[in-house]
Amino acid sequence: MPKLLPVAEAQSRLLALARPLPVERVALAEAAGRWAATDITALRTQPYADLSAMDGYAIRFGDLPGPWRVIGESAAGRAFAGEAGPGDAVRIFTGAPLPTGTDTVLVQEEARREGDRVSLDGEGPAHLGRNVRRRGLDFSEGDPLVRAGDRLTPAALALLGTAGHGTVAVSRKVRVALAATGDELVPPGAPIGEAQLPETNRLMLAAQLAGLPVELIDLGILPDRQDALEAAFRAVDADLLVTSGGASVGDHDLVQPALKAVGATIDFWRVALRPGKPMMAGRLGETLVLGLPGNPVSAFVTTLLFVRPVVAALSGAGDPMPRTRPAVLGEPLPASGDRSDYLRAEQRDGRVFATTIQDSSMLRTLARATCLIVRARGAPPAQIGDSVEILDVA
Ligand SMILES: Nc1nc2c(c(=O)[nH]1)N[C@H]1C(S)=C(S)[C@@H](COP(=O)(O)OP(=O)(O)OC[C@H]3O[C@@H](n4cnc5c(N)ncnc54)[C@H](O)[C@@H]3O)O[C@H]1N2
Ligand code: MOO
Repeated sequence: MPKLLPVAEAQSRLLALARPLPVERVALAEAAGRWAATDITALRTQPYADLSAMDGYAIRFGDLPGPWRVIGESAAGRAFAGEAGPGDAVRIFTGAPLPTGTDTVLVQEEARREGDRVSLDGEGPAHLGRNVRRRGLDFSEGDPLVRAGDRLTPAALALLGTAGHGTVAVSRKVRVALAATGDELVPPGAPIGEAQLPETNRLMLAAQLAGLPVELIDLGILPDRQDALEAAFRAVDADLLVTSGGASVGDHDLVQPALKAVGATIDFWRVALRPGKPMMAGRLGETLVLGLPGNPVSAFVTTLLFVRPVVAALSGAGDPMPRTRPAVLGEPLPASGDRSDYLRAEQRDGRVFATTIQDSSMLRTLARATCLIVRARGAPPAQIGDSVEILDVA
């Protein structure tokens, strides 16, 4: 059997196949979870002027301890038009511009108002400029805010909107065709014979892709017949084709033969990974193809390690790979073998515990897992308290 490809090498070979898709301009509200296609700078300065951070009275710091004469009001969207002189105060609200001649805000909890007179009732502002947000505190026009390849998080979208943008350039959504293969499979909830199995990889994968910029194309459940697979593959119109099942070496594992028959090139097959070894990557014309193993846990893990990163790369992500983070082991682990292990695990009381049985068909333990413990090929046994790398499954 050919040597198994190390996971990191398989991932970088796959990402090398994935060029970002053409760019489109969309409204900010359509851009959540996508990646910026260009560097973006601020079109305006924020705040546009010195603004009050509190409700109270705009004063001159030098006039402390007061009292003051209230000469008007400044509210957000309705600035005070006049100018404040010595001894003058302007009633002011959060977000309102500081009137000319004032430099500090006395919060209303420390002020006593009687008619047009206001006096200090507390300690008062500790320094000049207290409770004032200076013009440009957040950013100034022309400041770089987002770089090409950055994720458009909820906060990044709010930042761009505040910076004067209504739209953003992003790669168009990735059209992902999903196919399950297997004569034994029936849709979940459908009447089922004893030798049949509910088909759940497509719905699990679709849920794992939620939050990514994808348009799913459902190719349904394909039978273990090469002619049927070929017909389905020939008709695919997608950026990415993801199949599950039929990836191994059995007589009914026909995905690769069918792909080859319709002209696909196979870039790699079989990765030093448990679960997920029979994972395959290739290209069918303009369509990237990922053949995932049918075992549900193998399909889940290869989706985390390959499908999601490739969707991110096609979407223009600067950093498409999932990040591991350290955790403290709550029980010993044996040495790992010739494949990297991705062990279903739970975090409890600040420690991480691997599930006892790691069979790649078992969904109950997968559903309980909060993370996967990543164990490199050939890793020595690990002890309680050792630091291990984990990958969040959500
Ligand atoms: N002689 C060998 N046999 C196997 C090897 C090997 O190297 N030599 N590798 C094993 C490994 S590792 C894996 S993983 C599996 C995966 O193989 P396939 O991709 O061909 O998977 P299938 O045989 O199609 O299915 C495996 C299992 O999963 C069930 N299944 C399939 N699709 C779905 C679905 N969409 N939803 C729910 N369940 C699904 C299927 O009924 C099987 O029980 O091969 C090993 N064998
Ligand atoms: O690699 Mo398979 O996915 O071990 O069961």
